[in-house]
Amino acid sequence: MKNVETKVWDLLVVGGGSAGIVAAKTAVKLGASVLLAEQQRPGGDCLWTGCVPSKSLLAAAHHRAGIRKSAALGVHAQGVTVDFAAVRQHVNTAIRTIEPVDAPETLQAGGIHVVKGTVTFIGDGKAAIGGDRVAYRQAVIATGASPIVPRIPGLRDFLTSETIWGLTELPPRLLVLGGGSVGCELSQAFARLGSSVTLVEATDQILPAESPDAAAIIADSLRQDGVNILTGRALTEVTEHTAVLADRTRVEFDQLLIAVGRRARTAKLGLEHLGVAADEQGRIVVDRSMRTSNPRIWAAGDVTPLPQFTHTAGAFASIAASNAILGLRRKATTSAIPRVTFTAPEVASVGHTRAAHGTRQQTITHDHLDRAVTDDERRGFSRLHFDRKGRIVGATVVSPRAGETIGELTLAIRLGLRGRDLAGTIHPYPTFSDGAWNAAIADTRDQLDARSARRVIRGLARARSMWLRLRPRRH
Ligand SMILES: Cc1cc2nc3c(=O)[nH]c(=O)nc-3n(C[C@H](O)[C@H](O)[C@H](O)COP(=O)(O)OP(=O)(O)OC[C@H]3O[C@@H](n4cnc5c(N)ncnc54)[C@H](O)[C@@H]3O)c2cc1C
Ligand SMILES: NC(=O)c1ccc[n+]([C@@H]2O[C@H](COP(=O)([O-])OP(=O)(O)OC[C@H]3O[C@@H](n4cnc5c(N)ncnc54)[C@H](O)[C@@H]3O)[C@@H](O)[C@H]2O)c1
Repeated sequence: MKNVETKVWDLLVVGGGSAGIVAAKTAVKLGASVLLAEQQRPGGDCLWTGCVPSKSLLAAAHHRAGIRKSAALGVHAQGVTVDFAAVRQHVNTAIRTIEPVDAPETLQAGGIHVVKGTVTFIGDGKAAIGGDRVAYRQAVIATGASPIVPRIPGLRDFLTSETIWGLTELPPRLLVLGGGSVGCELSQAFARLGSSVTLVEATDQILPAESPDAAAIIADSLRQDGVNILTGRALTEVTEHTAVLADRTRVEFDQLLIAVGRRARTAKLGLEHLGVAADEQGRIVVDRSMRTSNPRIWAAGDVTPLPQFTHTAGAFASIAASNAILGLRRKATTSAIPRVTFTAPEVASVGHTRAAHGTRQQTITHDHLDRAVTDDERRGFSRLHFDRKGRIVGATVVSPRAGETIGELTLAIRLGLRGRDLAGTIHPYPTFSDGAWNAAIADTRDQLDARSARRVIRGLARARSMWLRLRPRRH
């Protein structure tokens, strides 16, 4: 650690997850000396316990469900079994395949100085990493977030998204608390692999951030997989293998997964030595340039109040690092942040997705979308929201691989494209992205119809008034 202690680093990056790695890479490319400190292993939640393992598990689960469903398409498979050890092997292989990109040696080879240790700020420009002291000119805080564990009497043995990957056997009965992205994705994955799953959600719908009709399709799909969904319920007590809900429903389980959101990791960072403000939930407050209340300290990723995704962590970390090193005030765009829940079907949204004054929407249900028909995947829809000027301001797509469609709609929103721009762009046939294209075409036609109707009405009114003026009066 000696060379770490003797120099003043241009940028100290705290945390080696999606945000920290991108911040460090960006700053090094701009010629800065960068020290990246990670307390565990670079890669963060996304690689080790989040996106990569969950999507790998879902891939296995979707294959199993596909085989079950294939009989409806005339393909019969017999003797289908799930080898959970082999499923875990697949999950680990995916992690190990991606891991080298984030490995310390790779980052070091890219010019980033990587150290293992927990950072605590001890003063402005000074931090402790384990027993060592480092000096820095600026810092990016990218320490992420950890699962929230609610206070429930008797709650002792439970899993979170951080520990569930250690399961060596498929739990016969899995109780999942929380129906957000983690709860829905993992409920479906385990149900499809063979667990009997109960999902308890406190609000009246699963995926409360999504529109009710989108959430209802996902709820139906989960139910078809055998998930018992209990909404609007609170968990009041847990005994060894029984959960008691507020309405006295009792749910027996072998494993309990807590998935009720995530809390920023700021508790022992020493923010008080920096004058960095955090909100009431402990998240570091940043302005749109990702600067904290201390002008030499920046933050990005799950530790901030911005949406908790890998793509936002990386994009905003890049803004933080380039602003820090170049003295710029590049601003993050938050109006077009896509999100995808990778259930089957997927639900993908971006921008303003609630009906609002001055906006209109156009929905194409997939029951007659040709690709949905050929694939027998007709439960879904594509919805676009438009502002008064016809610009696309929001979208929701529910379909297989909806996450692939949402990219172009995100671009449309970011560039301020109108429905007619999308309508005039030829899309390949037959695809699920035809749904959004057809929604744009339908809206363009409606607008034309409305405009032609207005023109006809105005013409009729003008003709009538002219006729009245010219016509001799009869007395
Ligand atoms: C089950 C699950 C599935 C998910 N799926 C998706 C998905 O499909 N798509 C998507 O976009 N997002 C997904 N997410 C969210 C995504 O994983 C996070 O938004 C993303 O990892 C946040 O990156 P980050 O760099 O902010 O934080 P992290 O990845 O949490 O990285 C923070 C790092 O900082 C380190 N650290 C913390 N404190 C200190 C300290 N004091 N000193 C040194 N190091 C420290 C931690 O060890 C950690 O490695 C998922 C999350 C979960 C839980
Ligand atoms: N596909 C993805 O991009 C993906 C997947 C997983 C996670 N993530 C990210 O990780 C973050 C955390 O995910 P999450 O699902 O843990 O959180 P979340 O905030 O998305 O959902 C938590 C859910 O738990 C419910 N809840 C809260 N307290 C409860 C209680 N006591 N009992 C029952 N239900 C309760 C909430 O109403 C909510 O529906 C998300 O914000 C998301 O950004 C993203």
